Amino acid sequence: MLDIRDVSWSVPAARLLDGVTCSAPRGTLVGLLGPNGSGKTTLLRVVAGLIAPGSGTVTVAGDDVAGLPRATAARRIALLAQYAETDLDLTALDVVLLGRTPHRRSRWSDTDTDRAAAADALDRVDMTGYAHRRWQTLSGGERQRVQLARALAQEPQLLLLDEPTNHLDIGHQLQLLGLVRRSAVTTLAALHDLNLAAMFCDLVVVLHHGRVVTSGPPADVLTPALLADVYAVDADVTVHDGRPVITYRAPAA
Ligand SMILES: Nc1ncnc2c1ncn2[C@@H]1O[C@H](COP(=O)(O)OP(=O)(O)OP(=O)(O)O)[C@@H](O)[C@H]1O
Repeated sequence: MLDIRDVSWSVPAARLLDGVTCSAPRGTLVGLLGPNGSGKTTLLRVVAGLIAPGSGTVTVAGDDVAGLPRATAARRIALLAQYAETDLDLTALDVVLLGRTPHRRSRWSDTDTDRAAAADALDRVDMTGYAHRRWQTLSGGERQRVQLARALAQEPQLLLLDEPTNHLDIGHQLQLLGLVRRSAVTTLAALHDLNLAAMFCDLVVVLHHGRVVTSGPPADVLTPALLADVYAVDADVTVHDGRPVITYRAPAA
């Protein structure tokens, strides 16, 4: 469904993505892993069509993202950015309704379908009671859930999430990733918490210095050797319900 083929992207001083190839079959949740600065956000921005790859291709449902009209790309792909903010005086419901913009014929009026999709999305992230709260009064975790509702209300074919569990307590982290996994939407999610990735992802892709080091099912990828090589951490990995569970060891003083 999502196919990333040999994608590179550079700034004058550095190559930030270097021959990245990976894919997300329809309906899967794929975790994009890697240390700080490894290129996760840059890759999500390329896949979203916000920056054009220097070389290589990204296709979604067979169409090259770089060639899609902006309006079509906006309907098909939703990006939940790492720091999704707004200075506008909006309610939570207004923010979620922004997700409906690519579907609207008229720019100014919401249809019953738009309002139903927004209400459903708020319900799915457990934020129905906050619909009329001003954005600026929401906590970090509440904003994160409203932004996910905006992305869900967009009803995209492809959902891109940049560290979606940032700011969330453990209950809402589990709820959010469970919700994403149960949804039929193909999802590529940059994640730092490797145990959450192991629990919820169908596949993981590990980036390091802009390159794919390895990819596959979490149990195949998240080995002590990989954690030592890529994250420079010492860890034990056991298996619970067929999923790896990582226990980190404190670095020697
Ligand atoms: N426009 C740019 N010009 C120069 N360097 C950039 C630019 N954009 C990103 N970088 C650098 O590219 C590298 C990859 O950045 P990116 O944000 O993609 O990493 P990341 O894996 O998402 O990191 P994190 O886990 O810290 O969010 C970083 O070292 C970053 O400083």
